Amino acid sequence: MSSTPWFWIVVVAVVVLVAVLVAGLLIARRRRISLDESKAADVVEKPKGGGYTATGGIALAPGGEKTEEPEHPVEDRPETDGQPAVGDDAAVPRDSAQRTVRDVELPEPAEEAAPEPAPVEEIAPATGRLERLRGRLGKSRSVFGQSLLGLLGAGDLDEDSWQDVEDTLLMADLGAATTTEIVDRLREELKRRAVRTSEEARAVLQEVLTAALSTDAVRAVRALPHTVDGKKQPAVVLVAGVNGTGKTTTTGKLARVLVAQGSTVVLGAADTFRAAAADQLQTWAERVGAEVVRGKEGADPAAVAFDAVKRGTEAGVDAVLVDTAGRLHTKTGLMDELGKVKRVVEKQAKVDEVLLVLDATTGQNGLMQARVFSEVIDVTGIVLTKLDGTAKGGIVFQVQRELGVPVKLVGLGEGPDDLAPFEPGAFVEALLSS
Ligand SMILES: Nc1nc2c(ncn2[C@@H]2O[C@H](COP(=O)(O)OP(=O)(O)OP(=O)(O)O)[C@@H](O)[C@H]2O)c(=O)[nH]1
Repeated sequence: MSSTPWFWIVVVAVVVLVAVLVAGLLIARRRRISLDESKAADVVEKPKGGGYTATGGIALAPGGEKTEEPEHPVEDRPETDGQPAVGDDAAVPRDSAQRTVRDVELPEPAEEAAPEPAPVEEIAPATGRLERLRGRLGKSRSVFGQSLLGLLGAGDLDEDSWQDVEDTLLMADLGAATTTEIVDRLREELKRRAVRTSEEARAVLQEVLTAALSTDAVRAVRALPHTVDGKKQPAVVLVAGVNGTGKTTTTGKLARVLVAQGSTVVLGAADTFRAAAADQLQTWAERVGAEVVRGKEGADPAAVAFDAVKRGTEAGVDAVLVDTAGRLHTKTGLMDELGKVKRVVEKQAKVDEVLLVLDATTGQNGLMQARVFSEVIDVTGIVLTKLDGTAKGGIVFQVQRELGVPVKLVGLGEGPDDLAPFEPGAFVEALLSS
């Protein structure tokens, strides 16, 4: 029986050994990493929130401080070709520090080269211009030349025919008073001379119309210098009129005429109401080599006019032409402004000529404007523009008669030399030419 205890000791030892082996196997099995993803996915519960698991808190940085440039930016490493390299972020994280704006010195713009002075143009001679431009009166010519001559050349006229003559003259804008006067004279002369042929009728018509345009007033534009107290004083010419009638154009054209005749000219851009008017005048001046005095946009026109006359006097030029602002005559204040321009200019020099520019195409309206202008300022001469674009050339007769002021110049086109001196005989001749 002495072997029995050893038997039990061996049995217990075997049992303990087996138990330890089994326990070790179980623990080892639990710790093994599964490489089977599908099985693992089955086991891991899907996180809430679309699968995003935050790994840390929000990165914060102190505000208001300049962020330092990265020490080794990508662009410094040619081998990366600007592509993200190992250790770089593929994209800049949204919450990374932003670059601040840096002031960068820009190169000074290259100094603009001064514009080349425009070459001075050749100017067509002023003499004989009306004859040369007679074709421009085409529209008015058909009224006088064809309609009137057609009626008068037909021999003895009955009352209906005389009524037609009257209507034709009225439609050409001669106005009631001038029309009546002309028809009466025509009747008288045709009867007295016992006119039978169309040639004779033409001669009478020419005579009567020319007489209606004649005046004792001087038609010459006072634009030549004179002497005051032994000193040369330039002629001062103010050019006035409603916007768009052709004031600036006329001032430029007149400057050309004067320069062509050997005069020196300063132009005053006193139309400060419309900025482009000063530029326009400057262009005209450059074309003839004249000087322009201009103010800032919205400057006092009287001050600009004053400066222009001052400059002209100092420079000893022959004429100063001042292009004034052409606001609507209905605006009393603006018309007062024109009166002021004249008064201010006259503090240093007499105004020799006030030319009122009227647009022939506006007919009766132009006449109304003329009346208001002549109340504000002493108009000494009329410039009738755009006679090339109207059949109402008869406005010349009416304007002169109504205002008692001679038409001195006529505009017959937009060209630089399309300004002609007004001569009644040549004008009527042009109207009646076929
Ligand atoms: N057909 C024709 N057009 C003319 C004549 N005179 C001027 N014009 C045109 O009329 C327009 C107005 O002329 P401007 O000289 O600018 O008129 P303005 O009176 O100075 O006008 P503001 O500067 O606005 O006061 C321009 O297009 C000129 O070319 C003319 O005799 N015949």
